[in-house]
Amino acid sequence: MPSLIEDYALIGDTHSAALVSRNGSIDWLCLPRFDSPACFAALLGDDESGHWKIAPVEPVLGVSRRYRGDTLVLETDMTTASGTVRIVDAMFPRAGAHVVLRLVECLQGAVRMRSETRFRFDYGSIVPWVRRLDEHSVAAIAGPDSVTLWTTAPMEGHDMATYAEFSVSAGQSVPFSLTWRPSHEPAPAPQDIRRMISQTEAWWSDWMAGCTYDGQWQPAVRRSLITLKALTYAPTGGIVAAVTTSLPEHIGGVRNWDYRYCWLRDATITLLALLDAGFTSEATAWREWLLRAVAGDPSRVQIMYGVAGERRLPEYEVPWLPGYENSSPVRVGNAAVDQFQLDVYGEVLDALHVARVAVANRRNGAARDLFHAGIHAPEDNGRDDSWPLQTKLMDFLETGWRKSDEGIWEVRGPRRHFVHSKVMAWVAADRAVRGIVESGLPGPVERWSALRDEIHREVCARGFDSERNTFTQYYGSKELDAALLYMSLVGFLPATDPRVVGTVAAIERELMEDGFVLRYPTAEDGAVDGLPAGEGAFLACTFWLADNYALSGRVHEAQELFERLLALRNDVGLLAEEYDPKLGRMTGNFPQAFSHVPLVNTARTLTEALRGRPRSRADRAHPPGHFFG
Ligand SMILES: OC[C@H]1O[C@H](O[C@H]2O[C@H](CO)[C@@H](O)[C@H](O)[C@H]2O)[C@H](O)[C@@H](O)[C@@H]1O
Repeated sequence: MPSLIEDYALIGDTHSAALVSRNGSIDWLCLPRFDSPACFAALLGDDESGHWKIAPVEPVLGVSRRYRGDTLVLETDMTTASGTVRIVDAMFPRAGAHVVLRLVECLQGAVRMRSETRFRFDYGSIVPWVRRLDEHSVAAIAGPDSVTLWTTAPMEGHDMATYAEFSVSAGQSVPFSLTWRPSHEPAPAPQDIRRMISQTEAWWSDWMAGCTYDGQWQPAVRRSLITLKALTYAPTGGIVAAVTTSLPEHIGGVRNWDYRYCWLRDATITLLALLDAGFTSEATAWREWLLRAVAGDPSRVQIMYGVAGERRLPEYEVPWLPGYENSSPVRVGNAAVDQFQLDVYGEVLDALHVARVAVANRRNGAARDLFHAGIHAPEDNGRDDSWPLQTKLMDFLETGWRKSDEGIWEVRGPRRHFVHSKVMAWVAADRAVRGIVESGLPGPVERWSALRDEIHREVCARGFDSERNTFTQYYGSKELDAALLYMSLVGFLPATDPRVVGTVAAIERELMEDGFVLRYPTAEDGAVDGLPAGEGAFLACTFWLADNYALSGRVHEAQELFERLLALRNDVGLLAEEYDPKLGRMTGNFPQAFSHVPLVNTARTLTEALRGRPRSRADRAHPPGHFFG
């Protein structure tokens, strides 16, 4: 049985990641990339689907765990009647390494330990051939994959698993490593695990030293930033939405999707959060990734790509895995890749606008204080290489904005004229106009200004229900959608505008469950999203509600809601996509960028609100002189 979602911690090497349970079991690991087939998939099945557990042989009386400082090096302390052991878990963040590092240290007394490894390649479907290489290592091989398990403890194989039993007394430690390689390459030489763990720790600490965030809630924000960094794919600059597939949005249900890909929407907001906290090289890398990935016909821009920019991500079901707590199907790939989602144009143009403003502000040193202390801009080569792309996207949008789409929630029902999508089309036009007016870039400013105004007028006329005093999910609908909370954050209307205030009130009335926000009402007939009813509260939407409170002067309520959200984080600061208030459990993929980004943003907005100067995401992206204009 897998653990509760919130009982997992993340380790990663910015190529892939693993989930480690509180009981010392790695139940999810894909090598060598985030989206490679899992070699441990117990998360979506049981131990037979592949796992690697290191734990005391005798009953464990207590567990506590933490990351070492600002790193992704995990320490899990387990206490038994005879002593306390610490298991240190990490992945080595060096290109081409693909190594999981585990060190068992005895803190007190003496403890008998067991390591149990069930190698199962291809999402639990292949039991590989396991052979001993020497006294300290075994290799599991099947098809293209091979992993080598190395330890100083004696190993033996039986019942289709590899075991190592050993005792540790206070002061002693036993190292383990698991290294992936293509099966045609020679096995790796043994390495110094303790040194590699120290190097991993130093690598994360060095990275975090670049953080310029100086607001309140430092520990939560810093942990979220580390988590976001862990979701980046170092070789290309791509950013995955989460490290898992098919953790259910509704326990026992079918809302199970593969998130190990790079959504333009999710990646863009992740980039903004990292950039805002001073991490410019990730911003540069993502910008380059974006330019490569979307190169070609702007009307064929996809809403998501593989981490290296792959365009085909065919979705298929994995029938041999029962799914997390029998939530089936388990899916690999994501059919949303073929959807049309208008909002991504707004997200992309906004992100490129923010990056451009950051460059301009860096050039003008005096602007630093106005923008925010300590921001560093992406590489400043004096040009905006991405402007041609932006103008091409605008060329498409001039007519493309009139199309119905699948929207931010990637509905699998019919296309609609979603209000959030149109708002984001407005964002695209607005940022393009500002590129011309504020940054002096070439373009048809009058035409795009007219387009911007036309979209605004249409949304206010066709997307607003004056009887109920609220914007609606799509043109002509009576339904609500929490994505409408985005309007004030991107500058479409101020949070104090009566229509936004009315929308917030309607969402509070109709979309809140036990103090958290649902993204939209789901229905048994799947009229809008094409899926059976029922899912958890959507954490990002709940953060957006807190932002709206902060921006409209309801600072106390904003803080209260934010604290309620922070309390949902697990013991190591991680959030899934959703939370089921009835079950009191996290649901959906984990850990999720789309939850950690809003955490970082709301902390910033709230810090500024408490200092008497709340700013929306749109307010922050003004060049000097335009700040509060
Ligand atoms: O609810 C149906 C859709 O759910 C997934 O999409 C969600 O996750 C994306 C990645 O975080 C996010 O960008 C999107 O806004 C969310 O709705 C799933 O990936 C889709 O295939 C599915 O249709």
